[in-house]
Amino acid sequence: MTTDTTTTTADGGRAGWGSRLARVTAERGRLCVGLDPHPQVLAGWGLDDDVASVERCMRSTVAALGDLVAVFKPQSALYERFGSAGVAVLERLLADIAATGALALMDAKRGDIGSTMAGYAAAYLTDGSPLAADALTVNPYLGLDAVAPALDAARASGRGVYLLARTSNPGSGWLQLASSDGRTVAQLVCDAAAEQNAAELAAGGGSGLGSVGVVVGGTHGQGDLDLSSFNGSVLVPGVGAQGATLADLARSFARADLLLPTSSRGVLAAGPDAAALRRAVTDLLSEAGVLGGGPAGSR
Ligand SMILES: O=C(O)c1cc(=O)[nH]c(=O)n1[C@@H]1O[C@H](COP(=O)(O)O)[C@@H](O)[C@H]1O
Repeated sequence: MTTDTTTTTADGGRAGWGSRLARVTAERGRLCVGLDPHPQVLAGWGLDDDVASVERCMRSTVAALGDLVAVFKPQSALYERFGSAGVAVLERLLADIAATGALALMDAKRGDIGSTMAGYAAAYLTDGSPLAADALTVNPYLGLDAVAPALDAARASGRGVYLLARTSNPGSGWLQLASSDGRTVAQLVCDAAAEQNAAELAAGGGSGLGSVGVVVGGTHGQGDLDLSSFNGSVLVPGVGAQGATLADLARSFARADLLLPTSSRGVLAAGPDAAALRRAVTDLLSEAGVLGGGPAGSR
């Protein structure tokens, strides 16, 4: 029997995030669906803004889409607003996602000094934690020493981290396009992620993508970012409700093969009808054919 190196390592451990992501996106297409239970989303489903409705809306979305979607991205804040009851929903949702074979990218945008970051890594990137996901969004603006515990925990357990580089909000350039040494802050983040990935891939003798991704908003596109030698996944929010289209991304990014586009409200607005949710996703997956890779074009 051969070992499937895309999901497990030779010693039976979990393969790295890059391999795991490559496998599921090759099977299902390169799309992430955000699980953001905003009050407006719940209202559109005819639901009240309470924790029982959050559970119903989000778990039925995963039930409807679990065999189609490569990655689900729950947005933590929208569960945390209901306190421990909301966090309990998030825990059950993570279990649902795992059961579908999709990957869970927790969008919590954590960032703190290293000793505290170790706590976040224990919460989100460690086997056995009730909130463990397959990857986590991380704010790198406290410095690389602060991010290190998350990177170490991710690499040790076949998980990923996504560093915020160029966020999709209109004002992100204030900090992220500031220059240092002739490179923008966003570029520094991408270059630091690339260095981490190069070291990881060299140590593992592997090719493909490393465990450290970056976030680049589709509302801005690639702009002046140089991703020509980037070796990680690029999460691209902003598709749908914030106005970006997959065709925009294909035009704007030279390395469309790295992109993991994500849409939350744009997909959820199709609910609660399961068939309509599936149509919204299959439409996006067909559009994702312009990015290449995966079975997207054939859907
Ligand atoms: O890290 C993210 O996911 C993220 C980064 C960013 O730059 N912009 C951004 O919109 N996001 C998240 O992506 C999701 C976008 O939601 P929609 O605009 O409804 O598709 C939200 O959960 C945001 O928090």
